[in-house]
Amino acid sequence: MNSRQPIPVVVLAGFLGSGKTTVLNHLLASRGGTRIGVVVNDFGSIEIDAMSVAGQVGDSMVSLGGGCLCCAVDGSELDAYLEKLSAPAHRIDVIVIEASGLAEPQEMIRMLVANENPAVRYGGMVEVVDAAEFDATRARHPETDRHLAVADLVVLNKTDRVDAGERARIEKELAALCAPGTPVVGADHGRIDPELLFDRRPWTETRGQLSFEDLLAEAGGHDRCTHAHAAYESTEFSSEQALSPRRFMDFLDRRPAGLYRIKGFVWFGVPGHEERYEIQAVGRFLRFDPQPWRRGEPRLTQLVLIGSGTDGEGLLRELEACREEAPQDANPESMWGVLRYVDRPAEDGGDAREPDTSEAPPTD
Ligand SMILES: Nc1nc2c(ncn2[C@@H]2O[C@H](COP(=O)(O)OP(=O)(O)OP(=O)(O)O)[C@@H](O)[C@H]2O)c(=O)[nH]1
Repeated sequence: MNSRQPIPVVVLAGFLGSGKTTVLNHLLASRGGTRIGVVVNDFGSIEIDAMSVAGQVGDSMVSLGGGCLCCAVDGSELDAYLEKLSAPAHRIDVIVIEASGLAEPQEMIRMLVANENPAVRYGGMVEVVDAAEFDATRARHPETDRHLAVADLVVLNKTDRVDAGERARIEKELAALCAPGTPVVGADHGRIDPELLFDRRPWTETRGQLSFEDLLAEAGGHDRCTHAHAAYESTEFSSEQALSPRRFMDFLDRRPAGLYRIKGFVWFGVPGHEERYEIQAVGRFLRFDPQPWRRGEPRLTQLVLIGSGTDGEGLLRELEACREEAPQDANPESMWGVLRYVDRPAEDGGDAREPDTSEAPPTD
């Protein structure tokens, strides 16, 4: 018989680009001796989030690529993954499910509460909130308020992007939207105290408002695929050919307002800039992060673009037009437009600042 305590399963939720993967990576980096099992629920079939979660290899991570977990017909796929992760041989202490940015966390919580596997138990829901996009997210996605109401802990992320007054205003609004007593922790780049998740402090125990009955009642009438992500389209682009940095920056400069989220990796192949450029766009925010390719990794561009009212085929045509046949002949200066959105190393060893976008981009 397994004498181990059931492993808590924590749901990490939050709107597109709020910082869930960043929080998860921070937890993995500062987990000490704790063993974390990870379930990543990518929205697109290109598993960008799975690729972005650092240091997880082998059996401690599974990815539910290509779909929204809350739309699974039943929880059997999730149950199978939880069973795999909770196998005693993995000695996992806590499982974190990173919900896709468009998932309905209530449905996931319902599946976890209903899970009959004695090796796991529901361990609470953490809602990550983007401080800089707080009003825009609530306006676009009114469900956010409902998610906040069932959160056990709120991470107010990207506090570096708002001033003290704005932060205080958001905290006041959060206090009104969340259940009384819900802790709201501010974070810069997802740096929360892992103790909030890893020990078995009372907040991880399901509070009264999260009884199974409540959740069932709430899920009743949940019409699959009519919730948030049905109103959004996800477009995927993949290219073995390099992209011209100038044409790609031009594409980004002109991106429509409804194209809310872009993530993935870009291969420019320009001399001196042969790295893999991770791209992150959230609203008008844009960032590139050059990283070495992994050993044997094919040089590819892989992008997931999520928006509402966007013309997927038109976006694909525009991206195809960014392809570059001879990147090795390109002038390294053509990368300047991209490099303006790369973080500079911080002087004090802390975080880099926002890219300086005040100067005009170099022209062709
Ligand atoms: N300035 C700033 N940027 C942040 C912070 N946290 C995350 N980011 C950036 O925000 C972007 C999105 O972060 P992710 O962690 O990928 O967000 P996510 O919620 O996992 O995104 P989806 O999976 O698309 O829903 C990335 O460029 C991060 O580097 C923060 O505290 N401050």
